[in-house]
Amino acid sequence: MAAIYQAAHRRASSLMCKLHSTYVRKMRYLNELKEDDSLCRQAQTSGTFYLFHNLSPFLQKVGEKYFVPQLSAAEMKRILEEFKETEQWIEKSVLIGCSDEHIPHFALDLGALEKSVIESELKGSFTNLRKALFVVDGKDSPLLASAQSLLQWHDSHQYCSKTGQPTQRNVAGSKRVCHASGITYYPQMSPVIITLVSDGSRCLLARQPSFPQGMYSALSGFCDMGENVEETVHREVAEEVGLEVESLWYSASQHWPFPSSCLMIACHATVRAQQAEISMNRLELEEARWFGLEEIVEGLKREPRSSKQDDGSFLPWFPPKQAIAHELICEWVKQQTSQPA
Ligand SMILES: NC(=O)c1ccc[n+]([C@@H]2O[C@H](COP(=O)([O-])OP(=O)(O)OC[C@H]3O[C@@H](n4cnc5c(N)ncnc54)[C@H](O)[C@@H]3O)[C@@H](O)[C@H]2O)c1
Ligand SMILES: [Mg+2]
Repeated sequence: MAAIYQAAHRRASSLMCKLHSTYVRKMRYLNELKEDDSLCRQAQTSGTFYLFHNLSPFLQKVGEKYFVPQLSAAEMKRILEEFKETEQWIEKSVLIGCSDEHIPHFALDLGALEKSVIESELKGSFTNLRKALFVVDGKDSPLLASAQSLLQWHDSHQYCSKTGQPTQRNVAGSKRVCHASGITYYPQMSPVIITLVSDGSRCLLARQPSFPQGMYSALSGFCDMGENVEETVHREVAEEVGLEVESLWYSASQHWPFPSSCLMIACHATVRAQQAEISMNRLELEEARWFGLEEIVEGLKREPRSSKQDDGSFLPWFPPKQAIAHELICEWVKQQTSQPA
C-alpha cells in the first residue's frame, strides 16, 4: 500500500516539476524577449499576431460563437503587401505573451489602414472592446484586455512629459525611453479598490449614473497617492456612503482596461449592523442600498434584458462574471449560505 502511495506521490511530484519548469522557462523566455531587441525582432518572424483597429480587437464569428484569431507572420506579410505596406509595420506590434512551446504572441494596431478592407479580407470584424470582452471565451478576455491596454499606453506616451521630445520604444514594447532626458517610461496601471460592504446579513451595492439601467455593483475608487489598500477602502466607503469600515479582508485582483488600465483590488468589508445607515454622496452615486440574500440570489440569475418591468422600472442585476464585482458578490452569497443559522 505504502509503495503504491509513494509511486503515486513520485508521479504527482514529477508532473508538478514538469509543469513548474514549463512555466518558469516560459516566463524567462518572455523576459529575454523584453530585454533583447534582436531576439525579439527575430521572434516577430515566427510569432502570431492579434489584430486591433483603433484599439478595437478583431473577432471572427462562427455560428453563435466569437473567436479571437491569431494570424501567422506569413499571413501578416500577405495582408500588409496587399495594402502596399512594408513589413516594417510588424515592428509596431507589442509582445503580449507566448505559448508553452515558446511561440511568441504579439498585438498590432492597424488603425491607419482601411478597416472594411481588412474585415472583408479576413472575414471578421473589429469589435469595441466593451462588447468583445463579454462575447469571447473566458480565457481570451484577459488577453484582449491587456493587449489593448498596452497598445493604448504606447499611443498616449509618445512624448517625454519632462522634455516634450519623442520617446523611443524597445522592440517588445515593454518600455519607452526619452534619449534627451534619459527617462525610461514603463506601462502603468492605476490601483483601484473594489469593496463589497456587509453588515452581517445584508450587502451594500450602488449605482453610478453611467451604469446601464438596473445594474448595481460594489463600491469602487482609485487609490490616492501614498495610500495603502486598507486606507483606500476606509476612505472610499466613508466618502461614497458615509459608513465606517470595521474590518476588511482581501479577496482577489484583476486587470481592468477601462478607462485606461486599472488594477482592481477586491476586498470584503464589514460595518456594524447598528451603524449601517447609508448617507450617499450624490456627486458620485445615483443610488446605494442594502440587499438581502434572497434579492442577491434572484439578481444573479437575472439577465440585463429581462430586468425591464412593464411599468418601465428595472429589477436589479449585477455585473457579469468577467468583472471582479461578480466574484465578490458570489463569495458573499457563499459566506452567507455556509454560516450556521
Ligand atoms: N471590474 C469591475 O468589477 C469593476 C467594478 C467597478 C468599477 N470598476 C472600475 O473601477 C474604476 C474606478 O471606479 P470609480 O469610478 O468608482 O472611481 P472613483 O470613485 O475614484 O471615482 C472616479 C473619479 O475619481 C477621480 N480619479 C482619481 N484618480 C483617478 C485616476 N487615476 N484615473 C481616473 N480618475 C481618477 C476622477 O475624478 C474620476 O472621475 C472605473 O474605471 C471602473 O471601470 C471595475
Ligand atoms: Mg467610486
